[in-house]
Amino acid sequence: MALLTIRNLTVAFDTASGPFKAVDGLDLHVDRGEVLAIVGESGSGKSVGMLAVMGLLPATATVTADLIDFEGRDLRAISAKERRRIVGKDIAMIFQEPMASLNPCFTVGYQLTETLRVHLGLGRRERRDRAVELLTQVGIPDPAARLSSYPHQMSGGQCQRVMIAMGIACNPQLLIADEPTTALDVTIQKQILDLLVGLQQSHGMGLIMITHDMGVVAETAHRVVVQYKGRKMEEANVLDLFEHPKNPYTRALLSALPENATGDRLPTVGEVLAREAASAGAAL
Ligand SMILES: Nc1ncnc2c1ncn2[C@@H]1O[C@H](COP(=O)(O)OP(=O)(O)OP(=O)(O)O)[C@@H](O)[C@H]1O
Repeated sequence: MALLTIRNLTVAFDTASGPFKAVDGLDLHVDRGEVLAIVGESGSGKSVGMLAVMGLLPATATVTADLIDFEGRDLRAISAKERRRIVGKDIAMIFQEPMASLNPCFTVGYQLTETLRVHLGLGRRERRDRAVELLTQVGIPDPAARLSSYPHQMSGGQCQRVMIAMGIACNPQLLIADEPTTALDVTIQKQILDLLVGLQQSHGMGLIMITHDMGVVAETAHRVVVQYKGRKMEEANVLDLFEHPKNPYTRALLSALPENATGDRLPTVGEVLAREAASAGAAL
């Protein structure tokens, strides 16, 4: 059985100009030990879909679904209190901007040990030991000393490592990483991706990697869902997707990769889609 199964998920926001559907009838599943990439350009509803699963959307969002099943429990049917027990513990999420996701007013150690206190009820000594162990696992040098650092005293890459440590603190079954490397320097991006995939393998977690970057998909994913304007355009294992993309939008995303550039400028996804539509029209 899949770890997470979503059927017909729709998220609509109340806006001044009327309801806006950010996610429209999304189906997906992820298994234990699997890396699923959700790829699509900015605004395609990747984050909103996963925030709906986590129950973290504002009150202006209306979420409907036929099923949101996590390990045999339908998240739609459980109380807010039960959901809070699952979210942050069994399902954890890490975000794009580590500096903005960490609280600047508290030390790294406090933020890590709070997660352990709230979700696992560990005592003071155990929390500290576990926090040092977690910082070691994510490759922070001198972890015991780092517990008393504030986020602004660390680099962006180190803050993202701390966020990852917080994400895996309670040994989640499923980790959702929302553009985890977008805000980082290119040289650090690869290290963070390797760290995430290494932890996913050693913990046997399911990992959902949200990204707009086909390079990240190629580096990390087993299976891929391509999303556009809130809808799933295509779903395939990663090799099939790169070798035989079926949907024009997927082909457009792949054409925008640097290695597929034909001129001195990369085509935009919109330009590739327009070219495809024109040549389809010419063939009729
Ligand atoms: N609270 C909100 N109220 C109204 N619209 C929202 C809200 N949150 C997100 N949206 C809209 O929903 C759409 C999907 O946003 P989402 O953040 O899921 O996109 P995304 O594919 O993850 O892209 P990005 O990587 O840029 O975040 C966007 O058009 C966004 O403006």
